[in-house]
Amino acid sequence: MSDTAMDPVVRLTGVTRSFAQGGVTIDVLRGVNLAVNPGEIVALLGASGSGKSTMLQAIGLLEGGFGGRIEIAGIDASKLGKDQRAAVRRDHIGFVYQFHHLLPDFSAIENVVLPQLITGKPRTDCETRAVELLDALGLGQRLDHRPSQLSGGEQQRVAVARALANKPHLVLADEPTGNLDEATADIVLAQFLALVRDQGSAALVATHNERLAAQMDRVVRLHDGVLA
Ligand SMILES: Nc1ncnc2c1ncn2[C@@H]1O[C@H](COP(=O)(O)OP(=O)(O)OP(=O)(O)O)[C@@H](O)[C@H]1O
Repeated sequence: MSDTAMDPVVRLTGVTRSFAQGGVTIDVLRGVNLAVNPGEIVALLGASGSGKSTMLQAIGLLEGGFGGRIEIAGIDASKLGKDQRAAVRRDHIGFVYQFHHLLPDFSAIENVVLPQLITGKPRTDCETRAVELLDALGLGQRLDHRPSQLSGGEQQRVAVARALANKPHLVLADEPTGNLDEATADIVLAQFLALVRDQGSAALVATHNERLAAQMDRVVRLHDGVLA
């Protein structure tokens, strides 16, 4: 599967994506090249509509329709079927979105335990890991709260814990603090980056915010369908 232990976590080669809408075709990605190394945290900047979310969807193997080559941890995703793509996602990738997408009927701790259970880990280990993460994010007193009983910043912290729960090689974050006020966004981003660095994951973080981007290891910019 993987050639060497030092394969990039993500390698995109000439990735394209077009959308046909109302008789008009928009070429959103026109040949994107990118390599993200293990443990590297990369900010993805670009104007609204430039294709940042589309690029994260490509890397997250969530949808088809992409041209070019997408490799995750040395695995060529274009050769994989739906179930195998899901397995790569489960084994390698964690996601954080602008809106938390937590399961509303489950508590904070349950939301962080569930993605771990899917990997077959014993429940007590999953719970220990969830408590450790939620504690580190300052939510040790909120373990049994459901999302509706948490503030926006707290909900987003639970989403961060959920994304990191399985210690993924790669975290994909799409405007992870985009719906938070500036002060809360700064705190949540700092906690997110510290945890990602601590566990040695790589991350690709889409943002509009140059100031937040400057805190990451490298900045890439999406413009006219290619990265600069
Ligand atoms: N399913 C779709 N069908 C048609 N067009 C789409 C679809 N998804 C995205 N697009 C178009 O692709 C372009 C890029 O969208 P995308 O959401 O990737 O941009 P973005 O950089 O993430 O924007 P923002 O920063 O505003 O979230 C937009 O012009 C959008 O209208």
